[in-house]
Amino acid sequence: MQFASINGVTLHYQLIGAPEGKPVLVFANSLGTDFRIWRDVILRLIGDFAIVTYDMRGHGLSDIGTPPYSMNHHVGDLAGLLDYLEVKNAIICGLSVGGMVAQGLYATRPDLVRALILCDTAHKIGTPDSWNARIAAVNKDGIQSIAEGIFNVWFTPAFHAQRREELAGYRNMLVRQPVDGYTGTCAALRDADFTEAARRIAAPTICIVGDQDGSTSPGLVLELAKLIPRSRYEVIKDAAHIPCVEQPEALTAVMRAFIDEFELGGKL
Ligand SMILES: O=C(O)CC1=CCC(=O)O1
Repeated sequence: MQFASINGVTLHYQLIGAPEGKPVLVFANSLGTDFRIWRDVILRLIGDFAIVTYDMRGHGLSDIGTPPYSMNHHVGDLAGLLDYLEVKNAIICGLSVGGMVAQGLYATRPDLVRALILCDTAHKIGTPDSWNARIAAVNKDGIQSIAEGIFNVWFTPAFHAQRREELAGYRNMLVRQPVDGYTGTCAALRDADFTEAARRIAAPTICIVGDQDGSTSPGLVLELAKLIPRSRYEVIKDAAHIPCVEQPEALTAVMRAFIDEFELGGKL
C-alpha cells in the first residue's frame, strides 16, 4: 500500500508502472467510493500507461482532515499528489465529483493536465437544497439510511437483478465511508460551480455518461460537453452512474479511442 502526506493529510494512493516514458493516466473517484472501483478498467490498460489512483480525503484509507471541505481542498490534494509523484502532463479521468476535481485541476494547474476524461460528471451537480438535505439525513441516520436511493442512481435495474454479490460489496464500500468525509464532500459539491471554468478548457476533453445515469443525466453531461470547446461526448449503453464498474469494457474502449486520437493521430 502507498501513502503520502499531502497538504497535511495522509492520502492513500496507488502508482502502477513508472511515469517515465509512458502516458500517465490518473483516476479520481466519485462520492462514497474508493479507488477499487477502477480495477476492471485498469486491468485493461495496464502496460500501456503508468496509472495513478487515490482515495480522496475523507474516503477509503485516506485521512479525513478537517471537514467540511471545499472543492479547492480536493483539487489541491490531487495537485499535491501529482507534484509528490513528479507527474506532469497527465490524462486525468474523473468520475462524478472526481470529474469536478479534474475540471478544477485544469483551471488551477493546467501544467499537470494533458487531457480530460470527464465521466458521469457536470459543471454543477445537484442543488444546494438537495445537498443540504442529504447532509442532514446522513448526520441524523447514517449513510445506510440513504443507501437504497444512492444505489438506484449508481447501478441499472439489470445490475441490481443480476450482480447481487457485487451490489452487496459496493454497499459495504458506501456505508463504511466516514460520515464526516462523506458529508464534507457533499458540502464541496454543494458549493462548486465550474460553468465558467468549463468554457475555458482548451485541453482535449471527452465527456462520457451511462445512458441510465440518474445523477448526472445524459442531458446534463451533454450540457457540460457543449460548454467545453471542441470536446467529445459519448454515451455508454446499459450503465448508470458508475460505468467503470458496470461496463468497464465499453468504457475502456471509448477511453482508448479518445486517447489514441490525440496521442497518435494528433487530431484533437
Ligand atoms: O452518490 C451519488 O449521489 C452520485 C454522486 C454525485 C456526486 C458524486 O460524486 O456521486
